[in-house]
Formats: sequence, C-alpha cells, structure tokens
Amino acid sequence: MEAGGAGEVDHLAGERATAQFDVDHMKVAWAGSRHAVDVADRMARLVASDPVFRKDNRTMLPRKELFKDTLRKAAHAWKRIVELRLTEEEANLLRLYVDQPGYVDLHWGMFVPAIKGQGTEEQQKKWLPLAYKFQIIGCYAQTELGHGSNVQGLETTATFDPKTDEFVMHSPTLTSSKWWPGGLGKASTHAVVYARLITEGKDYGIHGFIVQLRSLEDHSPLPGVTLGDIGGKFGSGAYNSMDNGVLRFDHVRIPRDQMLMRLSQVTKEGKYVHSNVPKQLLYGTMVFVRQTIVADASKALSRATCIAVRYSAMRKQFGPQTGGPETQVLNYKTQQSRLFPLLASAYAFRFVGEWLKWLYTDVTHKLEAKDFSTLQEAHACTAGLKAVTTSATADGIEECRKLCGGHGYLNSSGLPELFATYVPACTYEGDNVVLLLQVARILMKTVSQLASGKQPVGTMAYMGNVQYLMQCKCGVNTAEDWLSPAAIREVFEARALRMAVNCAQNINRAPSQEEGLYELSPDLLEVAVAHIQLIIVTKFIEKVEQDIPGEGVKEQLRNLCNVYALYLVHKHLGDFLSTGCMTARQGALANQQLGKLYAQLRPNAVALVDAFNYTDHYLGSVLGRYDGNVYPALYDEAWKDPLNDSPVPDGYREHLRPLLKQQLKLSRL
Ligand SMILES: CCCCCCCCCC/C=C\C/C=C/C(=O)SCCNC(=O)CCNC(=O)[C@H](O)C(C)(C)COP(=O)(O)OP(=O)(O)OC[C@H]1O[C@@H](n2cnc3c(N)ncnc32)[C@H](O)[C@@H]1OP(=O)(O)O
Ligand SMILES: Cc1cc2nc3c(=O)[nH]c(=O)nc-3n(C[C@H](O)[C@H](O)[C@H](O)COP(=O)(O)OP(=O)(O)OC[C@H]3O[C@@H](n4cnc5c(N)ncnc54)[C@H](O)[C@@H]3O)c2cc1C
Repeated sequence: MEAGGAGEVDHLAGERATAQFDVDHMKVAWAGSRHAVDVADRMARLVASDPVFRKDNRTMLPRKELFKDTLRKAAHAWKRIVELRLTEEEANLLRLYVDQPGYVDLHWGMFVPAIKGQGTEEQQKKWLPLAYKFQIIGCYAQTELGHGSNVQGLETTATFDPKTDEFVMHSPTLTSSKWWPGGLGKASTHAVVYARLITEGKDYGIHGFIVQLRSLEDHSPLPGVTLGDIGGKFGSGAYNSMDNGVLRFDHVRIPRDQMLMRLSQVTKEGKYVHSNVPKQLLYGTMVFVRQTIVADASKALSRATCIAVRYSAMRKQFGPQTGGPETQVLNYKTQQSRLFPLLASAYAFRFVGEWLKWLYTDVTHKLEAKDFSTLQEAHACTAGLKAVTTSATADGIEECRKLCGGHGYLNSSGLPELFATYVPACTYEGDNVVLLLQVARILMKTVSQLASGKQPVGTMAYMGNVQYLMQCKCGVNTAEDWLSPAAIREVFEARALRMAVNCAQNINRAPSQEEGLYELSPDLLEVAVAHIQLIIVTKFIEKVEQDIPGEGVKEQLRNLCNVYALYLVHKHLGDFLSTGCMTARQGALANQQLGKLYAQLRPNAVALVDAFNYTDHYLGSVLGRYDGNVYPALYDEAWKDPLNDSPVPDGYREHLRPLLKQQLKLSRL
C-alpha cells in the first residue's frame, strides 16, 4: 500500500489532523524544490508498482539467490532507465528506491567518478562511454587485506616496463590482496586499482590504474587475475546483496595509458612527471563519496524515525490510573525524549547535506580553475560530517528499533535490515575515528596559526574570534532565552574553540608534537565532534533564516532546529560546563526548554515524517505503514516465513520425535 492511496482506512488520520503546518510545503522544504518532490515521487511509485522490485522476502533468501535477485533488479532497472529515457537525476532516484546495495552503486558512485576526476580528457573519452552504456562494469579497488585506512601503506605494485610500454600489476604478499571493493567479487569487468607506481627503480607511491579483470566474452577472470567474494556479512539480507571482493594479480600487464594520468604521468621512456597540483587530489573520489554519504545519512535516519514515529503513534500501552483507553506510547515523555532528537537530527543532516553538496560543487569549480585554497576545507567538512552523521545515524536506527519494542526486532519491521545495511557506513569511505582525527589535526594547525594573526576562513572562521569566544559568558536567564539562535550559536562556537585551544595547549606540553597528538587522540576526537556539531547547528539555523513558504513550515523547522541544538547541549553538557561556556543552571534551563519543545512537536510528529514522502515500498516496514494498520500486516507477514510452510517442521522425524518418544518412556517409569 502506498502513501495516501485511495480506499484505505487511515488509522493515523487523527494524528494527521493535529498537524499545525502545511505538509505539502514541508515536502518541498525537505526535498529542496517542488521539482525534486515531483521527480522523487514519480520514481518511487514507478519502483513500488513493479513486481521485479519486490523486496519483502529479501531477508529470507539464501545468499546466492539474494545475489541473483540483485543482478536481476539491476538489469531490470537499467532496462527501465533506457526504455523510459530517464534523465540522470531520474535514474539515480530510481536506483535509490530500488534500495538494494549492488555493483551498480560502485560503478556509478566510484568507478565513473574516479575516471572523471583522475583521468585525462583522452582517457575519459575512451572509458566513460563504455561505462555509461554498461559495456563495461567497474569498481573501486583500493583497500587491501593488510591496509585500508593507511592508503599510503598499500602494497600492490604497478611496475613500469619501458620495453613493452606496459605496467606490470602484482600482488607481492597475501596482505596486498585487494579486499572489500564492492562489485569486485562477481560482477565487475574492470576496476580502478590503486597501487604503488614503480618506474626506473623508484617507488613513487600510490596511483590509480584502470585494469580489466574479466573477459568481456564469458566473464571469466583474465590470466593472472584471482577473483572471488569475501564472504557473508552482518545481518540477513542487508549488505549481503553486494559482492565485496578479493583480487590478486600475478604479474598482469596493462598498457601504459591505463594509468590515470590527470595528476601525474609516466612517459614512454619511464620518466615520472607530476603535474603542479596537490598530491591529495588522488583522494578526490573519496571526498566526493563522503559528501554523498552525508546526504544518505539523512535518508536512512528519516526512514528509521518515520517507522518509529508512526508505530509509536498507533501502539498503546497502559493507561491512566483512573481507567479509560490505553496511552499511545508516543505520549510518554521518555519516548519523546528518545525519538524527537532523532527526528530533528534527520532534518539537520538533510540540510547540512544540502549545504555540503553546494560546498563540494564550489570547491570542484575552484579546482578546475587551479585554485586549491579550499581543498583543506572540503576535506575537513566531508570527512568530519561523514563521521558524525553516520555514527549518529547508525546509533539512531538502533534506538528506533528499541523504540518499537519487541516488534522492532522482527525483520518485517524493516529496522534490523536497515541497521545492518547502514552500519558499515561508519567504516567505509574512511573509518570514522580516522576521519575525525584528520579534522582534529586541521583544527590544531588552525589554532597554532592564530598567534601569527592568520585569519581562519570558511567553517573555521569563528576561530578568528578567539579573544571574545575564550572569555564570553552565556547570557541565558530563562528557558525561553534558549530559543535565541544567537545564544545557541555562541555557546557552540565557544565550546568548540575552547576545547580546541585547551587540547592544543596540552599537546604543546608534550615532549613532541607527534607524542602529544598520539597521547591526546581521545580528546582530539571530542574536539573534532564539537566543531562538526557546530557546523550542523549553524547550517540548520541558516536554513531556518531563509524564506520558507507554507503555513507553519518555518515554525516547525525552527522547533526542530532548537530541539537538535538543545539536545546536543544536554547530551554534551560536560563539555559546555568544563569549558565554562555556561553554568549548571543554564544547562538545566536548556533541558527545561527541550521538554517544552517536545510538547510542541508532539501533535506534528506524524505529519513531520509524512513530509519525507516515502512509499511503503521504500520504507519496507510493517510498523511504518502509512495507514498505521500494523497488526493485521504483522500477523500476515509471519505466515510468509518459510518456517511456516508446513505445520510440522522439517527435522521433526529425526530430532523431535525421538526425543518426545524417549520422554514418554521415562514418564512411564
Ligand atoms: C551517482 C551518485 C551516487 C553516489 C553514491 C555512491 C555511494 C556508494 C557507496 C557504496 C558503499 C561503500 C563504498 C566504499 C568504498 C570505500 O570504502 S573506498 C576506500 C575508502 N578508504 C578510505 O577512506 C581510506 C581512509 N584513509 C584516508 O583517506 C587517508 O589515508 C588518510 C586521510 C587517513 C591519511 O592519508 P595520508 O596521505 O597518510 O595523509 P596525512 O599525512 O594524514 O595527510 C597529508 C595531508 O593530506 C591532507 N589530506 C588527507 N586526505 C585528504 C583529502 N581527501 N583531501 C584533501 N586533503 C587531504 C591532510 O589534511 C594533510 O594535509 P597537511 O596540510 O599536509 O597537513
Ligand atoms: C561494506 C564495506 C564496503 C567497502 N567497500 C569498499 C570499496 O568499494 N572499495 C575499497 O577500496 N574499500 C572498501 N571498503 C573498505 C573500507 O574502506 C575500509 O574497511 C575502511 O577504510 C577502514 O579501513 P580498515 O578496514 O583498514 O580499518 P582499520 O584501519 O584496520 O581499523 C581498525 C581499527 O583501528 C582504528 N585505527 C586505525 N588507524 C588508526 C589511527 N591512525 N588512529 C587511531 N585509530 C586507528 C580504527 O578506528 C578501527 O577501530 C569497504 C568496507 C566495508 C565494510
């Protein structure tokens, strides 16, 4: 059943009637434009109405069948994209709503961007048309068995042979086996492989190479190439639809022009030439994907909160002492204090994701004009926001499962699979701790440059206001004072800066900078988190300050923004108090205001998740159904489990019957 379909009984109608804002306009605010709502709606319904894209049986499929199902869906999606002549925007949305991780994600999401970002014009002309038409399938083969985070530690070699004008790709050790790349195990014909470039006897470090892995005739691995899937992963269904793979090379030769040569080149004679650009541009594909992962975080968290809010509105437990109807669990203050910050976070991540996309596009234009000044800002923002939003989303999905009680643990709730599919986002595209330490190092560098008068820019500009922020006092006197965006912004800026300065001072006391960074790394993580939370809060405030049409929409977004900020104040009160940014009384007032905001949010909760405009197909949850008619659906769903195919289970004759007979004998004794 789909959102708002005709002829349904809406069990949540009462909830929808209490909304104090125009849901249709909120859909526009969420999606970014009316066009974005319409096109997403069209693609979601196209997928939901196509039986090939059915996914309600996914968690019951054995791995081989699941993988075949993924291949079928990917091929069918491509057929529909071609038949309907979908635009790139429509095609991306269609794939999103198919909602099954598979090789296409890496083909479009990493292989193509790697060639675009690191290939010369000539290389792009040769490879991209093949990739665009799916005449080749590509993946991104960087991580190895022995090294993932430490990219400079990769061991695969690409040794140039001037005699044949070829590179020789080789995996010298077991630990140099490529390990994890999605799509590599079974589907890809090609890969962008990251390997140490060796020419004229010298190791020039990591570079990218396009390597064909499988025959385009019969898909068998090419000579010298060992390929396979790395095995089952966490959860049922979930990321098991993806063929994360292992790859080894035994002296495999590729033409010289398959080295991605936009950033550096090797001549026919074997001379290494590095263009006058920062080496870190090699990491450009990761920066691009980290940016998309932030947008995906809001999608995953909004799905989980949509399920938990709708279910909490229909689920009833206990009731007033005086008797009468049971209470909707959404009315319990504890339920609200666990759920509403997650709902607010979904909105916060949506808007910061929108801003990050703008930043990424802006930086890309500057890079094209050979202006590299914003590269560090792009790295810090993508790495930090990726880390903070994915960690909060993974934790948030699990909290939503608990918020749905026992039924949340059923696969049919959609939450176990959503969690299992989502949680590796904390690891891939950079382990979150490793990424936060990158942000912290940049913050420490910025603090050390303050003394020399260098003015920080971009999202670190606030650090230039050091004199004021190190000594300012929070002016909040009443709970309502916490509704001031200026007050919120100031305490978040002061907290982030004071934590950074304190940490920098402690590092300076260490025998060496390196030792200080090592010893204080747990503190550095917290410094990075404080800075990134400031960015998210700031971008939400800026969003709310824009012109937002629709009755009551702006007010709801302001409430959500305040919930997000004050929830963080409450959660990290220790940081705010220990840095002297506020008093314990002001902390208590923040919490008092938070309670009032939850009460204001309560009548709008169901409508706020309706604004995500998700179909029941995309949500994939019996508990999150648009119509709220949960119990009959839960009951029906149970009977679909293969274990219920027969009333007497397989194994009865061998294992249950003898046991039961034996007990019978004993009882007769
Ligand atoms: C069609 C659209 C759909 C798209 C959606 C697709 C989504 C598909 C999602 C599919 C799911 C999963 C796919 C998963 C894929 C992967 O996981 S690929 C592998 C990812 N691997 C990693 O992320 C590894 C993490 N490690 C690193 O990034 C680096 O090794 C690390 C940064 C940790 C350290 O690098 P070093 O070179 O050793 O650098 P360091 O000494 O620390 O720093 C030197 C210098 O460089 C700066 N720096 C580092 N990284 C960057 C960067 N990315 N950009 C710019 N600058 C960078 C750093 O700040 C230092 O600067 P300084 O000035 O010298 O101090
Ligand atoms: C589902 C999935 C899909 C993937 N897809 C791809 C893909 O398509 N292509 C690809 O190339 N790779 C892929 N990867 C690999 C992924 O990018 C790496 O797993 C990731 O970068 C983390 O690296 P690692 O596994 O080496 O972790 P490790 O670095 O070994 O991490 C282990 C632990 O050590 C800690 N640690 C590591 N370094 C430090 C440090 N300097 N300071 C403090 N703590 C540290 C980490 O925080 C973590 O707790 C995928 C991984 C997963 C799980």
